[in-house]
Amino acid sequence: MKICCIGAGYVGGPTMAMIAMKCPEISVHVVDLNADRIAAWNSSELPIYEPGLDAVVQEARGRNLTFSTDVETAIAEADIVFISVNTPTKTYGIGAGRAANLEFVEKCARQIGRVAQGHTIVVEKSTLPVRTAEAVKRILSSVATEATFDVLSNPEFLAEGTAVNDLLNPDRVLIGGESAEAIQTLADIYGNWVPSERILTTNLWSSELSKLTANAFLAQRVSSINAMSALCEATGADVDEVAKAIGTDSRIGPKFLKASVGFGGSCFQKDILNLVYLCSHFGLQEVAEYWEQVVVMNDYQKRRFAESIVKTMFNTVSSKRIAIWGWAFKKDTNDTRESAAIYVCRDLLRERAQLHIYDPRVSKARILEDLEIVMRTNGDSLSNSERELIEKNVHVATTSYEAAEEAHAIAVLTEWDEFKTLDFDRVYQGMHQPAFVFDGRNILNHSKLAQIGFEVHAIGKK
Ligand SMILES: NC(=O)c1ccc[n+]([C@@H]2O[C@H](COP(=O)([O-])OP(=O)(O)OC[C@H]3O[C@@H](n4cnc5c(N)ncnc54)[C@H](O)[C@@H]3O)[C@@H](O)[C@H]2O)c1
Ligand SMILES: O=c1ccn([C@@H]2O[C@H](COP(=O)(O)OP(=O)(O)O[C@H]3O[C@H](CO)[C@@H](O)[C@H](O)[C@H]3O)[C@@H](O)[C@H]2O)c(=O)[nH]1
Repeated sequence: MKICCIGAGYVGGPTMAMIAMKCPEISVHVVDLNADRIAAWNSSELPIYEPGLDAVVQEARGRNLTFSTDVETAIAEADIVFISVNTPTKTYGIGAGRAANLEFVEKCARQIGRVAQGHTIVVEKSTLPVRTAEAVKRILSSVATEATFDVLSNPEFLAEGTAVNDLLNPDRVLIGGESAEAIQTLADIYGNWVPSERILTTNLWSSELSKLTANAFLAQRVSSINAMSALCEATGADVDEVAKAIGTDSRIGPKFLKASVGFGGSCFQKDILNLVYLCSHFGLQEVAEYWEQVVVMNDYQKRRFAESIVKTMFNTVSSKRIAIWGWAFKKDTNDTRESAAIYVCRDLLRERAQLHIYDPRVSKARILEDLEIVMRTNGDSLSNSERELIEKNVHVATTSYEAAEEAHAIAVLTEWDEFKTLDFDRVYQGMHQPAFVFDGRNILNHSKLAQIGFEVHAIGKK
C-alpha cells in the first residue's frame, strides 16, 4: 500500500512519521510545495521541534518514509491521499477574520482529481468546517478522469510538545465516512498500534464537527479558569487552589485548568472563530455569540497581563528593561503561532519598554518576524516609527540570565521547565530594585522568590 500526505507541517510530518514507523510494509510519501521545509525533513535538523520525533523519523526515513516536493507523482502512486495543509483564518473577503481559508484544501482536491489513478481514498486530516467533504467530493468528481474516490474525515487531535506520545497513545482515532470499506482500510492502518475500541467511526459531518467541538471545549476550559483568575486576584482566592478544588470533582476533571497569560497556538482561536462563523452562517446567532466569548476572554487575559505589568511598575515601563522568558505558545515546541508572548510584547513595546527576549527553541529571526507582523497598524508593511521601535527596543538574548541582566522586571510567558531551576539569587543580584517577577504561567516558586527579595505577581493570586 502507498500513502501520500500533502502538507509536511506540524501535523503531516509527525503523523506520517508515526504511521511509517508502525507500519513498515506501507510506503509513506510526504510532499509539500515548500522546498526548504522538505529539505529540513530530509536533514538532521527537522523543521519542527517535538520531543521524541527525531527517533521516529530516523527509524522510518529512507526505509518507507520519504519527503519530497514531487506532489503529482506521490498522488498518482497513492492508494490513500491525506490532505494535511494549513487552513488559516481568512484575512480577506466574505468571512474575513473568522471563516477558514479553504483555498489550499481546494487546490489539493483539484490536483488529486487531476492526477490520481485508480481508486483513491482521500482523507481530510486538516481541520475543516463541517460539510467541507461535500465540496471535496464535488471537486473530485468534476475534475476526475477515470479515477474513483472515497472521501473520509480523520481529524488530528495531537497537541504540540506531546505529539509523539499523543500519536503513540491517542485517546481516540476518529474516522468519518460513507463507505464502510474505505473506513475499514484506514482503521486497519491505525489498528497496527491503536486498540480497536479507541478507533471511533462516525458519519462525515460528525467527524468534521467533532474536531471543532473538541477544540472549542478545550479552549473554553482555559478561558473559564482564566476568567476566574481575574476574580481570584480581586478577592484573595488562589486560582491554583480553586482549580484543584474543582478538578477533583470527577465530572469536571483536573486537566486543562491551568490559568495562564492566555492560550495560543495555531488551532484554538482559528477553530473557534471558524465555529462562530459557521453558527452565524446557519442563523444560530446566540450559539455564535456564546462561543465567541471564549476568544474575547482570551484577548482580555493577554491585555490584562500587559496592563498589570505597566500598572504595577508605577504606571510606566518606558525605557525600563523587561526580561521576557519564553516566546513559544507552550513549552516543548518551537511554534510561535498566536503565542500570548507576541501580544503582550506588542502592548509593552507600545509603552516603550526595552524588551530582552529569551526562548530556548525559538530563533531570533522568528521572534523579530512575529513582532514585525503584530506591530503593523497600517497594511502590509511597517511604518518607519514601528520599525525603529523594534530595532531600538527589542533585544534577543541567548540565556535567561542574559535577558534578566540589569532588568527591572521578568515576565514568564512560556512554561519552559528550565525557568524553574535557575539560580534566582544570581538573577536577583543582576536586577534593578524593586525586582519584579510577573509569572504568566504560575510555574515559579513564589514564596522562595519573595524570600530572595523579588516582588512577585502571578495569575489569579493576590
Ligand atoms: N498544529 C497542530 O498541532 C494541529 C493539530 C491538529 C490539527 N491541525 C490542523 O492540521 C492542518 C495543518 O496544520 P499544520 O500545523 O500542520 O500546518 P502547517 O502550516 O505547519 O503545514 C501545512 C503545510 O502544507 C503545505 N501546503 C499548503 N498547500 C499545499 C499544496 N497545495 N501542496 C502541497 N503542500 C501544501 C504548506 O507549505 C505547509 O508546509 C490545519 O488544518 C490545522 O488546523 C493542526
Ligand atoms: O490548562 C491549560 C492548557 C493549555 N493552555 C494553553 O492553551 C494553548 C494550547 O495548548 P494545547 O492544547 O496543549 O496545545 P495545541 O498544540 O494547541 O493543541 C490543541 O490544538 C490542536 C490543534 O487542533 C489539537 O489537535 C489538540 O487536541 C489541542 O489540545 C497553549 O498556549 C497552552 O499554554 C493553558 O493556558 N492552560
